[in-house]
Amino acid sequence: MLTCKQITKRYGSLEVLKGVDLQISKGEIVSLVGSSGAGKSTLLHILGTLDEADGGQVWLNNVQVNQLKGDELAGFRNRHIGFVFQFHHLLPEFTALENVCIPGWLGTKKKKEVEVRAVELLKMLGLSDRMQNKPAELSGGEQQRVAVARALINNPDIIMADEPTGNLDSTHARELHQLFFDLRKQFNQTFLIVTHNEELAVQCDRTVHMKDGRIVAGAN
Ligand SMILES: Nc1ncnc2c1ncn2[C@@H]1O[C@H](COP(=O)(O)OP(=O)(O)OP(=O)(O)O)[C@@H](O)[C@H]1O
Repeated sequence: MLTCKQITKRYGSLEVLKGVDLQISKGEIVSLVGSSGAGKSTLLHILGTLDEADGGQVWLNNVQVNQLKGDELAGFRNRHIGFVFQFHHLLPEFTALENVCIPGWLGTKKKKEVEVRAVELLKMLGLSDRMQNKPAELSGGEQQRVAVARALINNPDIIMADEPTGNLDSTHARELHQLFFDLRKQFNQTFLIVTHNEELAVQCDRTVHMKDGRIVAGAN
């Protein structure tokens, strides 16, 4: 479903990715691990089309995403890829419900249709009572669940998460991990998760290990 071939990336004289090949199948939950500076976030950003590689190819289903540009790329990303970051990046002036709706409103779907799905998702994630609250009024775990609902609003092919539980205590981290597995069970949702959390990494279907800009285990 997601395939990348020979991805390279450098920052000045620093070669951050040295020819990365990776394949992920529909419904898989894959963790990406490795020491600090190994290139995990850089790879995730390139696979998520948030950053451009210097060389190589990224395919999502049958689309070569590294060839898309401008509005076409932004639209593709919004429809097909969901993101969850360590610091959720929710918009502080909007309610939880509005934050979840925004990526849906940017697409072509009707406003009401997006709201109905957002309410459904927030209910499913146990946030029925928190929909009208703004992010600052929510706990860290609740904020992260809103970010997951937002990532799901357009029914993406894959959710890419960068240290999603890095800012949570162990109880909330476990809850969020469980949520990922529940979403896979219910929707066959695919995940690629950069994490330093070993407990999460071992629960995943596969762990991809990076070292010095290369994948050293678990590429397919
Ligand atoms: N925009 C940038 N400009 C220059 N160097 C960068 C940039 N982004 C990342 N790097 C460097 O590239 C290397 C890989 O960074 P990356 O964030 O991908 O590592 P990581 O494996 O995700 O590490 P961590 O676990 O600490 O988040 C690091 O040495 C980092 O300093």
